[in-house]
Amino acid sequence: MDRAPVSAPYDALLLLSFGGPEGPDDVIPFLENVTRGRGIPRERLAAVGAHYHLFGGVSPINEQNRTLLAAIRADFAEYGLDLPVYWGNRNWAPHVTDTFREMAAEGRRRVLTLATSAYASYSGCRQYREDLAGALAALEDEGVEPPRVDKLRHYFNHPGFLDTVTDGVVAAIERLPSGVRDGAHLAFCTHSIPDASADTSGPPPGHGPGGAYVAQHLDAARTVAEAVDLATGATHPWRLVYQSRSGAPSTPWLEPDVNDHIAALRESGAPAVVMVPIGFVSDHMEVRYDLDTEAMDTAEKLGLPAVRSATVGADPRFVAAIRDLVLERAAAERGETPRRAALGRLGPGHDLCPVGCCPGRAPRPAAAGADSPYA
Ligand SMILES: CC1=C(CCC(=O)O)c2cc3nc(cc4[nH]c(cc5[nH]c(cc1n2)c(C)c5CCC(=O)O)c(CCC(=O)O)c4C)C(CCC(=O)O)=C3C
Ligand SMILES: [Fe+2]
Repeated sequence: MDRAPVSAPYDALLLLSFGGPEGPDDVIPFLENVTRGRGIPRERLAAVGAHYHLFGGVSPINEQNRTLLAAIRADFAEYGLDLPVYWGNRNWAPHVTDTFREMAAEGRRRVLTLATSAYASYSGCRQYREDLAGALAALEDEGVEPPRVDKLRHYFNHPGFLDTVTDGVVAAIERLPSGVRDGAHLAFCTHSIPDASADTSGPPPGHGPGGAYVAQHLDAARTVAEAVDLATGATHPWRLVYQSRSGAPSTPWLEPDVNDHIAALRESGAPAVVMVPIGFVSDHMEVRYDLDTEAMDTAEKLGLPAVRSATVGADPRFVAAIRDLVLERAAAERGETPRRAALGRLGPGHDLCPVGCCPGRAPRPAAAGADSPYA
């Protein structure tokens, strides 16, 4: 019999996510948590609140994370991986600090973190590391010895992520009317962020226009587009586009916006568009509203046939990728030299964010990186 896989030195996996409201009364307090001290205009908050109310005040993200948790636990059990899996959020219950209290009470000393963002950026990487530091500080204040915490490398280029996205795109193309499939454009969609955050995303040597955030998305998009062309035997032009911009209009954010891109495609005579939410791991609000509702409406009004491809969600290949990443990191921490799976041109990313990785506007303590004040 095969030996059981080893997750030592880790004794817990933490799924760390954004959080979302679970009912109408949660919407405003949730938005206040998200935007505390970030200068988001009130009109934008009211508009985003209305998106949640269209869905009964419930974000789909928590249910999706519960589904992912169940799938990870089932996968670990099937493969004999004895590693408990916890869940904590930045902006809504279960709050990550409460989860750390629970982990400490249950004797967990070495925690590995899986954040529900696959890419480098302040919002998707360092801010999660700041959330971890906040939880560790809270435990220390309470006289509880905090566990040691690490974070998995960015997984945007793991084959279990990209192959799953590719299959979703091929399936989406097949949902288009047969006459417009071959020349259908692929619009790879991700969250817009301020130009200034993009330029400083990732480790300092790569800082410059777009930074690691744009470079990683372009690498992922190119890899998927090439695989889709191979699978369909057709050539699908593609472009990386952005959505869900907030902030003041005077601050530059990454462009083009997906709606403007759809209009430009219609103008240029493109036969159809497939929106590929490559920047997101599940069908949360930014996908269900900003793409499925708003961008779909734009395409319909302009008469451009459009479909949206699936996010990885709890697809078994994505869950297997998570197991692979956990075992890879555990082996690396034990001093071994694991195989590090990666597609595309950039190769596997760093295990430990270096000093100056994805800086925020104001320096705050961040755990699980070279500049962590914690062990
Ligand atoms: C890069 C990135 C990701 C992907 C990485 C990751 O997954 O972390 C992401 C995910 C998400 N963003 C989400 C929701 C929101 N994001 C906001 C605001 C912002 N996001 C930003 C960036 C990102 N956001 C930024 C630069 C802002 C401006 C304010 C700030 O600097 O923080 C606001 C405030 C209102 C508004 O301005 O839109 C809301 C409500 C949800 C939950 C959806 C649900 O409920 O299902 C998820 C998964
Ligand atoms: Fe980072």
